[in-house]
Amino acid sequence: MGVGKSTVGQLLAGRLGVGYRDTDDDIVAEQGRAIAEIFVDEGEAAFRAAEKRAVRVALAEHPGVLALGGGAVLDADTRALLAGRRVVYLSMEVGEAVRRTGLDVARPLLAVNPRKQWRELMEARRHLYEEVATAVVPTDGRTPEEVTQAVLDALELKEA
Ligand SMILES: Nc1ncnc2c1ncn2[C@@H]1O[C@H](COP(=O)(O)OP(=O)(O)OP(=O)(O)O)[C@@H](O)[C@H]1O
Ligand SMILES: O=C(O)C1=C[C@@H](O)[C@@H](O)[C@H](O)C1
Ligand SMILES: [Mg+2]
Repeated sequence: MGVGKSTVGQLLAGRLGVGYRDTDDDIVAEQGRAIAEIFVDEGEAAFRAAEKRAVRVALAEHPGVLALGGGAVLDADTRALLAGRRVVYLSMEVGEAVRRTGLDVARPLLAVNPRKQWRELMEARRHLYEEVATAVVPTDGRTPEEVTQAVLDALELKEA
């Protein structure tokens, strides 16, 4: 959350001459509500079901750069769908995470005690991010442009 998927994803898509899409945005557009509202109104399980569908659809129809929500990898079927694709795990340390996300209420899972919540989420998820990733790119101390270049290098992709 807040690692720079949208920022770097759009820069990367620009460098590659392809489109950028984000499954969080797809869910918001489909439901006509903010993610935090979906969590409050229907609970996390309902959000995860919508997210699972959104990822499946986007992977099937979008050929460019796709950003997944931070918790999408919790679903085993979603992880299976990522197999054989180029998947980048953008990583960061907790201090950077708190700086980047601040007290942004748009991230319901970090709404209370963000530093502790972030550590706990990462302890539960880091192995899943590493499992699906074909490249791990640290983002601490790097500008979005530097991260984008590191992704291109890690994936050995040529610009358009
Ligand atoms: N490499 C970077 N260095 C410093 N700040 C960054 C970097 N990348 C992104 N940011 C900033 O961090 C914040 C979060 O970035 P962004 O929205 O791209 O992350 P995200 O992973 O898409 O977040 P979300 O999980 O909410 O979708 C923004 O304010 C952005 O400008
Ligand atoms: O890490 C998570 O569980 C989340 C990350 C965001 O991208 C959103 O999908 C939502 O806020 C949940
Ligand atoms: Mg984003």
